Amino acid sequence: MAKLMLPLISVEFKAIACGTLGHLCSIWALMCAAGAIIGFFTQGTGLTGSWRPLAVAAVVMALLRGPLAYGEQLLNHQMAFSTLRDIRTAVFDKMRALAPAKLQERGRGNLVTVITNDIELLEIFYAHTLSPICIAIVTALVNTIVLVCLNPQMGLAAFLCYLVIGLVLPFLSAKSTFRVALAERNAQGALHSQLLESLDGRRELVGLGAAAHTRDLLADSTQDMLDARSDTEFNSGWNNVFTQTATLIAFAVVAALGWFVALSGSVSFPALIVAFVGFISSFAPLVSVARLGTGLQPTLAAARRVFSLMDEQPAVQENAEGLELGAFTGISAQGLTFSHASSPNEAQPVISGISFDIRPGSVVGIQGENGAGKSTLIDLLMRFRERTGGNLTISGQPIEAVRTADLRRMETLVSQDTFIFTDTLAGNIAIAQPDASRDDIAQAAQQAHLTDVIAQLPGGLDHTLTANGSELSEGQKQRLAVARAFLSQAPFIALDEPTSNMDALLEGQIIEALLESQAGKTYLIVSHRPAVLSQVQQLYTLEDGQLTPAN
Ligand SMILES: Nc1ncnc2c1ncn2[C@@H]1O[C@H](COP(=O)(O)OP(=O)(O)OP(=O)(O)O)[C@@H](O)[C@H]1O
Repeated sequence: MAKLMLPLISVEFKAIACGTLGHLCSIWALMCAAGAIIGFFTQGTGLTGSWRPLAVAAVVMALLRGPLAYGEQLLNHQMAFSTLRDIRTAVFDKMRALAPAKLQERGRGNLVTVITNDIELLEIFYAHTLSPICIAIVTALVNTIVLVCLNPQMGLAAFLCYLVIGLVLPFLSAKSTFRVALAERNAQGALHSQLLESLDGRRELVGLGAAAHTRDLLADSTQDMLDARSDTEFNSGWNNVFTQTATLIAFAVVAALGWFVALSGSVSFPALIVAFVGFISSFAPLVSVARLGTGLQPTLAAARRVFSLMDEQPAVQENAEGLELGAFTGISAQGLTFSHASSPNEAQPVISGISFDIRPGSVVGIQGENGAGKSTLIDLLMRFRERTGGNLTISGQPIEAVRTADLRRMETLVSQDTFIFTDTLAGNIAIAQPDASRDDIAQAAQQAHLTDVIAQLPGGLDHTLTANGSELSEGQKQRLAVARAFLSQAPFIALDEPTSNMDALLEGQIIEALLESQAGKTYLIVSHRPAVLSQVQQLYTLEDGQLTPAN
């Protein structure tokens, strides 16, 4: 965490300087004021000959305290917000690299918690941790020196008080608070995941009569989260009690010691009062540090979750500097093997040493039972997953050696589940071709038989779709996905069950239109539907990890 502050270390130094001077000004202002009051009432018999210079110094330092505190806050927040901006960008980049394979494992609600609440909590570390600690150390040291000059025993006693309240207490409370804070962050992530899942699956839950049970489960998760939060608050409350009590005991010990020292005659009473005022007022920065013992723990727990996402290894390493791809000259696999690392049955790969060639301009079909590995094979060809064995080349180059951006330009996927973004119908079609002309978009929509959908939506192509296209039927969503494929300029298009939600007539028309507009493109179509598979030039069956020609 601290490493991320390095680029702004000069800003942090300025914040620490402002904060330290500000607190010293406030302590010294009070000491000068105490000296001035004593001087005024004793008329020169005491600490000082004249009270006026002390009063002036007290006013000047009190006035300086304001701008210095403002400067400290300004600089600390400048550093915190710049660092949080960089962390957010880094987290989004990481999520892009982890998508889609690794992100599925983490749960959407958990990720939402990481990129919203967890990152937000890091602000406490960057804005309210390092500088209060430095300020507390410097002010404590300066005060110790002042007290040692006055009387070594009092200086030593004050130093021990500073150590106990600023170091020992936060250290003792930190471990248990971190544990409960992490439990709270995890409970919150789990609750968000459950909430999003129950919203996404509301139709199934209501349809299956499981809504009441899900509500109970959500209530349990909410209770778990509230219990975890109350543990954190309980810890934080007790920490405050200990800190306040220890502070009062420290005041009493140093006051009693000072009294005995003054009685012994080695220190005058006015000097003792001024020193004691300085000692009491020096506790403000120290108490902030003592509170960090509990206050910082939720931040550290959030940081653990943010950085565990940052440390996650993507299923595939993006290749930014790899080989450039020229024309598409086909895809070739020899002994291609894949097994899921998380699968209990690693010895039985999903794809087991298969070999095939996809020639440019061909239409290849793959059939196979549920769970045979068809979508997994497409993931390997798209490089969403890394194969565990064999060779896979695109245009004669090993797929992992190719620049990822080039690969994405060359390959388009129409996946089994169509995601509809909050955008117009036209914008949703043009997702893979943002600079497509209006005519091209309208033509792609017509080829995908979306004419009736355009007529039905109030704004036609300009109608804004929301909530993952909730106003479209599953078949209409699939037609939109096929329109994206029509518009795509990529020479290789993989279609994973593109017509599974369409009626037979529409399915036939769409496959016909796809093949008619092929124009040299290469199609890999995964399907269970005989009407679709009868149209392909080369048909393979995927079974028990093996790919065999079926025609
Ligand atoms: N993340 C994962 N971890 C472990 N196993 C997985 C994972 N994802 C998929 N599998 C397993 O891999 C196998 C192949 O899944 P895949 O989705 O490729 O099948 P499919 O042929 O496309 O099925 P369908 O026709 O139902 O779409 C299945 O047995 C599935 O349970």
